[in-house]
Amino acid sequence: MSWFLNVTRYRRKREKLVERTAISRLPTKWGLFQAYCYRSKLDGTEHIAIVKGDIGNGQDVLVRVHSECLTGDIFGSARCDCGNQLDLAMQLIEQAGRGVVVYLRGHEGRGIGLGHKLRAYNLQDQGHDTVQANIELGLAVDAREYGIGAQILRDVGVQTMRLMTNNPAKFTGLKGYGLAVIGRVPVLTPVTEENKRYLETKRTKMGHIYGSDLQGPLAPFIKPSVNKKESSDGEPNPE
Ligand SMILES: Nc1nc2c(ncn2[C@@H]2O[C@H](COP(=O)(O)OP(=O)(O)OP(=O)(O)O)[C@@H](O)[C@H]2O)c(=O)[nH]1
Ligand SMILES: [Zn+2]
Repeated sequence: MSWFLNVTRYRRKREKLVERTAISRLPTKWGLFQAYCYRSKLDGTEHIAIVKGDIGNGQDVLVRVHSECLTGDIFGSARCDCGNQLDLAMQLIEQAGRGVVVYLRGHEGRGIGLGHKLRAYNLQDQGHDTVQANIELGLAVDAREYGIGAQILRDVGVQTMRLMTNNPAKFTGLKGYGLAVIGRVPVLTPVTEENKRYLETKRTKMGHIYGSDLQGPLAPFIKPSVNKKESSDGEPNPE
């Protein structure tokens, strides 16, 4: 790892690298939230935290740390599950009456950026999976880091959280910033012809968890009874 990356990692752990620049009321289609804007002192990127309710003592907060996916979150791309996951997170937090979504910009394409992600899509259309495509392009499979996200969570008052994710790497990424992950809430959204290979690759090659009772690839997903509404029902499912 280069000297620069080592120094950056050191600073992320020890210095406050985000500044809160604005807060506003944000009525949404799910309900009323507060929007907190943060600016990274490392590179000037603006991130947003969407906060529901009173975070209070910061214990046991429902949290989603969402990686930017312009194609999925904004344009409804069916190649991935990002847009549906963001919707589900907002819906679950609204139902809980308390929680935070941190939306990390600069995470586009798992950190490789939009142009590279679209190039990777072309390779996927030629038969590569999402991991092979990044490697073929000479890029990291996953270049994201979560220190900025962790600092934002601390700033809005979170101390312990139930993290909405299927990706265990996020647990590790958020450690060491005075935060504790005390449970995981799965974020399962519908499987379609367009996204099933992508989801399967995340499970088999990237260690993402899609339920504990897998009988075969994506088995819990393809049951007709599992849809976005049902997967959000009931109590969160900490592990
Ligand atoms: N390089 C690359 N990035 C992708 C692709 N599809 C989606 N992404 C990006 O992947 C990021 C989301 O990461 P995922 O691995 O899908 O999920 P995750 O955030 O790690 O895990 P969850 O918390 O369970 O959603 C977003 O930044 C997307 O832009 C792809 O085919 N190639
Ligand atoms: Zn996506």
